[in-house]
Amino acid sequence: MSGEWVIGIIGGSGLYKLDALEDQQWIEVSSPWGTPSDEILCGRIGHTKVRFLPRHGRGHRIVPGEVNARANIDALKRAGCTDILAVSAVGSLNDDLPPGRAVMVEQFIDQTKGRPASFYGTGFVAHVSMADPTCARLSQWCADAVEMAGGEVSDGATYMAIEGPQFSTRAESKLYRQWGADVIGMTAMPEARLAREAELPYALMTLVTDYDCWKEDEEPVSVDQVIEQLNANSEMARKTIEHFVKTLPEHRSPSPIDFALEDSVITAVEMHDKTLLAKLDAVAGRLLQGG
Ligand SMILES: CSC[C@H]1O[C@H](OP(=O)(O)O)[C@H](O)[C@@H]1O
Ligand SMILES: Nc1ncnc2[nH]cnc12
Repeated sequence: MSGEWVIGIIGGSGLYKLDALEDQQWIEVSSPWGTPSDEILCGRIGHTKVRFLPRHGRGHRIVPGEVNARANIDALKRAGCTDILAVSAVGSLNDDLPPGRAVMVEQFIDQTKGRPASFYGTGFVAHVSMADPTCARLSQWCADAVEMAGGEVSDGATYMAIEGPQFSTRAESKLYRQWGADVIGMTAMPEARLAREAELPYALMTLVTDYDCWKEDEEPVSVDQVIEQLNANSEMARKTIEHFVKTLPEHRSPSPIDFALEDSVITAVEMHDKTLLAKLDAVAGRLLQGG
């Protein structure tokens, strides 16, 4: 069984629109999980439908801890997305990952605090596997696209998610290196968890903008430094997205992540909470409609 791709792109710092989208239109998508970061820019690249959402909203209004990741993922699912490619600015915790490098994330360490991190709860308890939180095939195709765009790419990285909005202390930065993290940011969690709960394959392309503050011979990270590096990389990031979409296989073959909820729900059917079920109509739609 194969189908059509509908690619959701979540734009991070510095990526608030996507000029490459043809027939583009900002469309409001409402969600029972609250207000998404912005309207969704709907259009296509070649024959493929693309749905773009700026994570912090146009004009970068929203602080990392207040990004409504549940509403964002739910809205992208309602907009028909089959897969998500997220883009993020990150600090490097690894000498081998200099500013300017694109880094594909494979694993996460999550130190965010108090952000709603699940669609499920009392009355519909689900435990999805997060052992392999990113989609290997999307990550590989995106890495190939970075090279087509003339960029340098590394893969297999571990992303350290911090609460922010402050950058880390030097002691924290050094500790995260000892934990084996390669890059650091404030936004990809719980976004990646929620994408998995919504049965949406998720890949994360990060762009290194700084060395955080662990490196003795570098100035500690600042917003100016992040913006300057993002400006230097923005053309490569935009071209990467275009190549990524244009070089997807013509037909989408199913991914195991499309069925992430299978065998994950533990609540007895007669105990299901009707109010919660109504809010899950998009993210758990396949399961609830017996698909
Ligand atoms: C502007 S520096 C800190 C800011 O940049 C990253 O955002 P995103 O992941 O959306 O590109 C980082 O996580 C912080 O939110
Ligand atoms: N050093 C850093 N820490 C957290 N988020 C970031 N985004 C870009 N650089 C960062």
